[in-house]
Amino acid sequence: MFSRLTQIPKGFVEKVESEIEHLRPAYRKIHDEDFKTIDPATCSALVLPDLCFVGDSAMSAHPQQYYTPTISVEIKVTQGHVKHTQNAHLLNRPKKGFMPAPGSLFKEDSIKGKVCKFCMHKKLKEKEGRWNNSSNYCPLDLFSGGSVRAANYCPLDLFLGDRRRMMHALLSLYGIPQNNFKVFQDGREVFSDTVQEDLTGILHQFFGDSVNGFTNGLQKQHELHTFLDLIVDALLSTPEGAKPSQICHTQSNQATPNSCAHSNGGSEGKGHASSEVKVMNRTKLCSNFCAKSSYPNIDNSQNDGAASVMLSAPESVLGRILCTQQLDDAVDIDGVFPLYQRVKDHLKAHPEDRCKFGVYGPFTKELWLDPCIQGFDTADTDSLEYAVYKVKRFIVSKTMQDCSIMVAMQRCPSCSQSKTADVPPCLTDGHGRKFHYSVSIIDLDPKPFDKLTKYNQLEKNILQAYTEYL
Ligand SMILES: O=P(O)(O)O[C@@H]1[C@@H](OP(=O)(O)O)[C@H](OP(=O)(O)O)[C@H](O)[C@H](OP(=O)(O)O)[C@H]1OP(=O)(O)O
Ligand SMILES: Nc1ncnc2c1ncn2[C@@H]1O[C@H](COP(=O)(O)OP(=O)(O)OP(=O)(O)O)[C@@H](O)[C@H]1O
Repeated sequence: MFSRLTQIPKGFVEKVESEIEHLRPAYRKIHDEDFKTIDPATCSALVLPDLCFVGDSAMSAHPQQYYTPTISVEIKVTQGHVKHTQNAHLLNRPKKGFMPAPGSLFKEDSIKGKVCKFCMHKKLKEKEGRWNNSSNYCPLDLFSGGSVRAANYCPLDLFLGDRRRMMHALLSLYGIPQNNFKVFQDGREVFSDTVQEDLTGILHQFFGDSVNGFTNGLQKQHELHTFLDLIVDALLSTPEGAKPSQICHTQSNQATPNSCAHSNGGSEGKGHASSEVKVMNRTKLCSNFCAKSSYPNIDNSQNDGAASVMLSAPESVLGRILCTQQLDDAVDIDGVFPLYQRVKDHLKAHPEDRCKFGVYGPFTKELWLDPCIQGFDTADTDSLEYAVYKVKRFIVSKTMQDCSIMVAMQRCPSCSQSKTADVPPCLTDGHGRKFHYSVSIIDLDPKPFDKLTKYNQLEKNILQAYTEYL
């Protein structure tokens, strides 16, 4: 799918702003500060494919395919891991530059090592009255992976195997979608926090036929589970021809072999003197256990992240998102914030270095992608370059913690079995029915460099709200 840059006429931005005014959520209108409005001086825009559909009608050789009934789902997955407590000790403490009040860091570390950011943040949002109902969703359930599916779907054995936890996450989102879950029918929003049409009825229409003799309520429940099961498949699928992830995770001051879990095009193993070493097993940086997950019977005895998508489907869209989220190298905002302040102070004194470091953009391969792929090849972790490197990786990680996944699917016409270049791939449900599908990641805009100040304050507020709740 392609996007293209186009010029926009004068007055276009104002027209768009007024036309979408009534669609904007109320809370956005209150907190519309900082980076939210479109600059009226904007003179160009990106034309994107509508990802609520499978394929791009403008580019497709089979445009009729674009118009067959399509259901799409948007999931804002958020942060899919918990940092291991021992990493927090190793990485955060030496960089803080001060000793915390006795006992307090231990408490913070211990909370952060057990409860995921999303579940902690819930408490702050409850305190601030952002949502009426508290969500049961825990992103770690969704990122828990698992690739075994039942050959013949049955509601009774639906919850067999590793996929159960992912299904639990999706069912939780269906129960209380908040801003994490939206469903579209032919591009129209039909189910979300604010729009609550009868999703099971819509799915019934979408599936069209009864394949199991169920009727009424049971049939609808069955279709909902079939649908969510297909979403799990899509999230765990690996894009055809996908190259292995090139991201390299690093960790400070640990005697780990200087090699990368994934090939990164030959840069590994150069043997540079470095206290920043690439991590052999990237899953060790984090855990996929959250003490606040509502999923029953999570086995914490094997708490090493081994059940996560990183192992079961590392090249899937979910695996790649998790991998990119871990670019923060297990350093939380409290580890990165002093580095940000150093860079900020330096740029204040030397504004001429803004271009060189590129923390405010441009978002070029050299300035942004390369630092994510490469390790830091110097022993000097006190250097400004190291601080810039760490801050950039953290910022990219934050973008991936806020992105959404769009999954679109439509029934394959029985004739379309051919595998040609512009025919989208297929998923097969437990009854052998085939569905064309696409999986895309949206909302990947870079987080502003100065947003680290907000992250630092937010982290404190989250911890305070969570500690008050305990
Ligand atoms: O700060 P958070 O964790 O509340 O995340 C913000 C999101 O809030 P959420 O927690 O999903 O309700 C927030 O989502 P909403 O506006 O609340 O729907 C935005 O996505 C925000 O990113 P940006 O400022 O638009 O680039 C998000 O900001 P980032 O933290 O991702 O920069
Ligand atoms: N290519 C696309 N196709 C279909 N829908 C899209 C596409 N891009 C964005 N959307 C829809 O528009 C919404 C807003 O887009 P996006 O998240 O990129 O904007 P944003 O201003 O960064 O919003 P937020 O602050 O929620 O992150 C998305 O949540 C999604 O529903």
